[in-house]
Amino acid sequence: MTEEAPREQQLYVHYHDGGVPGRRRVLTGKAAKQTFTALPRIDMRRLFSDELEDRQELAREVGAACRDVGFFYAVNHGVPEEALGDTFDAVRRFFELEESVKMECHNQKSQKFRGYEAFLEGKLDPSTRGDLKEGFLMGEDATDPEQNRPVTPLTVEPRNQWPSSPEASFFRPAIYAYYNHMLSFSKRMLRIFALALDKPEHHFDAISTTPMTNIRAVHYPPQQSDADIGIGAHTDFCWFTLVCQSHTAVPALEVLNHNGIWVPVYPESNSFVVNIGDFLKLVTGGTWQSTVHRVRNMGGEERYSMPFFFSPNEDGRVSVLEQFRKEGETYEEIVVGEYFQKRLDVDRTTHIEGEGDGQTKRRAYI
Ligand SMILES: O=C(O)CCC(=O)C(=O)O
Ligand SMILES: [Fe+2]
Repeated sequence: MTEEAPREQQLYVHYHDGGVPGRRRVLTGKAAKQTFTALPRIDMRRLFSDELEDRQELAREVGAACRDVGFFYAVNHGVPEEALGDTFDAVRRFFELEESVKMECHNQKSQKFRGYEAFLEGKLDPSTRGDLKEGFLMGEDATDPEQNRPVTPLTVEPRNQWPSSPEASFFRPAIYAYYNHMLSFSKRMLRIFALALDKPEHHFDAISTTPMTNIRAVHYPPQQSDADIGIGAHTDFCWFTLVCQSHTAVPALEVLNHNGIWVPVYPESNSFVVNIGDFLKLVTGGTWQSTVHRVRNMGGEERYSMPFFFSPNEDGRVSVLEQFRKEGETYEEIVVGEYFQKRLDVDRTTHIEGEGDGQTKRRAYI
């Protein structure tokens, strides 16, 4: 009996879900449930087919993956391999710039948390010294002419922060080239999700006309210690995320299955990792998984990734779809932008509100 407490603690995996701490019991032996031990791999060629039947067949595979895993590999996605390679090159070059150049656009100067995040500033897992990563976040911004978005009272203020040094001038066009590819892929993908939910293909289009979108370019240096974490365990707050990851021999991205076991996501060149975010979980009443994931970069190589987060319109309202409602229950509508800002605020406050001295952090992480 006296041993119970410490043992119990070891038997749970802790994470951030919907911005609040959660935990999952580790189940082994007879207690273990039937759950995934690898990610499904889905051929996306049918996304571009003119035949509805092909798209429906794809939707059935996608729907099963969303229900059982919440993650899958998308192969043959149609985005040219060189375009992805060029973006990785630009991202690598950006992170190699002097700290002072990157700090010009430090995210603590931004209401929407856009721009550069230095090493150890993120801290999703409070038991660590902070995320062993540096990142750059951009997103929807009607004042960036590249986006061609309508300026409304809600969107009149600039949101993105770009580095201003001439040495970094290659970065913005490279990120926008990638952004455009990912945005058009995502709009098609959303229709497949609608089909997978037995809705007409265009069901979600009306609340995704001016979607909230983010790219987070991330650099994870190799970890020296198992006590560190690249990004702490969390779920994503979006419709869905597309992750392009650089090739490392040892997988770094890990996905939590129902038994509380971390399943490695092996890098596969020219594929996206697709994962369900909170809004698709919400509209399906939790039938689809917004699966917990984290990054540990233990293989001794530098790692880069470029998640693209695709969300509904900021003023869109989402609620549980009719077919997932239970009789007698009441269901609220949530305003997408409000939920999003709440999650962002949690991220902001879990970031070390330091003096913004990236130099010290960089020295400190080694
Ligand atoms: O780097 C990755 O593979 C995933 C990053 C991630 O989970 C995130 O930025 O939300
Ligand atoms: Fe994530």
